[in-house]
Amino acid sequence: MLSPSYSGHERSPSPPEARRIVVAHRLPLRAEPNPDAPHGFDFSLDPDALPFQLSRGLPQPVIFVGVLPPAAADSIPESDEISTDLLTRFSCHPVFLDTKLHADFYDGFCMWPVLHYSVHPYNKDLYHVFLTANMQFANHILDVLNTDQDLVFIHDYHLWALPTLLRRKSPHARIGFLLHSPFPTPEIFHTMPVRKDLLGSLLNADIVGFQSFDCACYFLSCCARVLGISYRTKQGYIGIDYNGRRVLVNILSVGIDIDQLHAVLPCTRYVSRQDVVYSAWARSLDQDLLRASKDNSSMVILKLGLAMSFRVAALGPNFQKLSPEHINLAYHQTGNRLILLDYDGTVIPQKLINKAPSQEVIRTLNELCSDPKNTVFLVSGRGKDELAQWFAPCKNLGISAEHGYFTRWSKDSPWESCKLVIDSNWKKIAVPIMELYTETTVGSSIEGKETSLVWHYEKADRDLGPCQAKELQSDLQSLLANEAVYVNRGQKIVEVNPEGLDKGVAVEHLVSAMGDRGNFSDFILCVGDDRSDEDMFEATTTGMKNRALAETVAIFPCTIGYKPSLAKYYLDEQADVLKMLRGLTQL
Ligand SMILES: O=P(O)(O)OC[C@H]1O[C@H](O[C@H]2O[C@H](CO)[C@@H](O)[C@H](O)[C@H]2O)[C@H](O)[C@@H](O)[C@@H]1O
Repeated sequence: MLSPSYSGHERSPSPPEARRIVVAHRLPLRAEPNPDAPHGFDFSLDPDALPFQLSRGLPQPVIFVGVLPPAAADSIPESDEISTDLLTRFSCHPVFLDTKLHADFYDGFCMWPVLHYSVHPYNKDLYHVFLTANMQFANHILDVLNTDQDLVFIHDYHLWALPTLLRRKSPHARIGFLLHSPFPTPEIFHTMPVRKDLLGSLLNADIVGFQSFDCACYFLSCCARVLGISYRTKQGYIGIDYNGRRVLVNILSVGIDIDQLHAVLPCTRYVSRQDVVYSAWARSLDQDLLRASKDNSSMVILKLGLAMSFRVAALGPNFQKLSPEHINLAYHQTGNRLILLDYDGTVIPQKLINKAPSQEVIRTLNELCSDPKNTVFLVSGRGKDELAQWFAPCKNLGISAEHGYFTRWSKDSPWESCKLVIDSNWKKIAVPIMELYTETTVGSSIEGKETSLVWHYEKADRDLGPCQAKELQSDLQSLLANEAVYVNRGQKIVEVNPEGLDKGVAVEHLVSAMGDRGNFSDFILCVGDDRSDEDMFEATTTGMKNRALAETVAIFPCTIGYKPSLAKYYLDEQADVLKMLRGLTQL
């Protein structure tokens, strides 16, 4: 059970102007020795420095954080005077590192080799030096970080640990991390003993940018293999749902500054124009970070883990236990109700050996369906035939099977299939790899549904099953990267589903079909327990494109357990679901 330790409501009434804080190893400054100058150097802005170039499209004010140019860094001691001077004149906030610490940090625990496929033995002491230096950067950023409104852009692998170190102190900070080096294959990344902490740090950012699609894919594979987390693509964005926060993964190739190239080359006839220039790059990154951090920063934050394993879980600001009084009142005040129920883990316990519904479940659902004011649907990932057989005694129950691909409004109505054109060619890639894992994992099996493929490991060895599942998930994600499918981890399953088919789309379809019949719901209860149900919660709260609902509608998206979720409500355990449903039908 998680316990809240930070509230997301503590916001100033009129937030000050958001600033952009650009953090890189070195400040974009030039330093010319001059014994007569106040600190022994004449400083000027270095327009060629990458952090400066990459901030050119950002809205002002921009503040740079980093160490001084080499000669100045070695001879100017830390003082308020120099910090204030550089901040005032150049918007640069210097980080002062002890010379030895600086050298050990920069050349010691250097991620450059591993990022370029050269594996070096891990040195624990140098890792601590790396963390100490990153911590000093974090402290300097916190000196200038005004509010949760400020956007922090962290450049490159020297500062890899910064997202975790910053988030520990400032849980709502808006953080973008940009890797300008390649990200290696999972096999190479796996050689780093601190791989979990390093991945976790990137996931503590709101947006992680890579130079190429390949690098992003390797990162996503590592997330699956090391942490067991999947990604989804939606509206052109790749998102990872991590402990209730959404982390965007971007491909942000830095282009060539064509104007600068024209200026230095006599003839640029043969140079084709790169896709992005720096200013456009920065503008697009800024927009993406604003978008990515918008939802995350309004969440109630729960702090989890210590030191570099620190991470935050996020709960919606209004996440609350669903009280019987609250839902009963809304239920009895409304006359056109839509009740959407997931099956496994919601209507029946996850751990049952026999997954068929009990008599009590059938009775409760029949009781709900007997009220003409109710439209009751099971929304499940299971196949239609199994559900139809189990729920044969429920004449008026609607069933949405295979994540909404098949819909049946009652026992006597025909199955309708959704209009999505499904290309199943990806199965030719996915089946052999699933078969390989089935051969090497005793007790595992493959389930082929009309639209999707599922690898089950419920009956496999308790420890081996989850490890194999992570590996399989990662392999499937890599191999199917160019197919219109997504890979999900569910309860003891790894499932591949076609893009555009999820329980959120299923719910939208039901609501709009009811609207077409002039049936506008004024009450929606939607209960589920796992990842696939989050799409339903999202659709009922924010995502409904076709809001064919009554003008005033009481919406109750409800998950099971106190955990990060897009649902607004939770019930403590599965057994509470039937109790709550029975309570609704009792006057
Ligand atoms: O959407 P749901 O109603 O939660 O259904 C999700 C999956 O249910 C089934 O898998 C579950 O039951 C299996 C035994 O029947 C068990 O081995 C597995 O661990 C459970 O997750 C179904 O087989 C899947 O296709 C559904 O996606």
